[in-house]
Amino acid sequence: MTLDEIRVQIDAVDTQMKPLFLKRMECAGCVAETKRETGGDVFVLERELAIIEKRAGDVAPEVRDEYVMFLRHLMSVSRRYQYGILTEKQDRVLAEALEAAGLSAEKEHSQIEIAFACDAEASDFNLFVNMAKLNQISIISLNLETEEGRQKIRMILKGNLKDQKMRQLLCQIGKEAEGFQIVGM
Ligand SMILES: C=C(O[C@@H]1C=C(C(=O)O)C=C[C@H]1O)C(=O)O
Repeated sequence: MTLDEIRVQIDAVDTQMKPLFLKRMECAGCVAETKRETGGDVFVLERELAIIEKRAGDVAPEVRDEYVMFLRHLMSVSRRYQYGILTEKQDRVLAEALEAAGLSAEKEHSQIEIAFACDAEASDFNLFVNMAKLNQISIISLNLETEEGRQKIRMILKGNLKDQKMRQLLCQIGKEAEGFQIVGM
């Protein structure tokens, strides 16, 4: 097969996947509305691990890692979408972090310094870096120290707390990492 012919196949696959992806996001939106009613967490690790185990088990070893990564990213994007819908969760996470830091969202700022911790083995830190990129937020500086199996991270992000993408990113980190703090602005 020529490169062009293979690309025709890839285009056909993308055409088939698009409505399925949109349907999955629509379902995630319904899940978010249900969680709004019940107050449930957006991130349900056991459910995600069960999905990965169920789906990836029979995938050929040559592409299994790629498929697991695909699922993990798909689910983190689905969570991001849910945080975007649940604006009251964003407000709560950010208001609490600002209050703990003695800061006000009204303060003039163009960057935000945050701190949080992740389990080193699960390395969810990688997902947050990826999420910053997907939210079009630049990481200006980054410090990571690993101590007793935990990654302690400090980073300065370019942007403003009133920006929707920044709020979604910080809400996701705030809800999914440990000890999220806004250190300064
Ligand atoms: C969709 C849900 O929310 C999150 C996203 C998931 C997904 O995209 O499959 C699975 C579990 C949750 O972490 C859910 O709780 O079912």
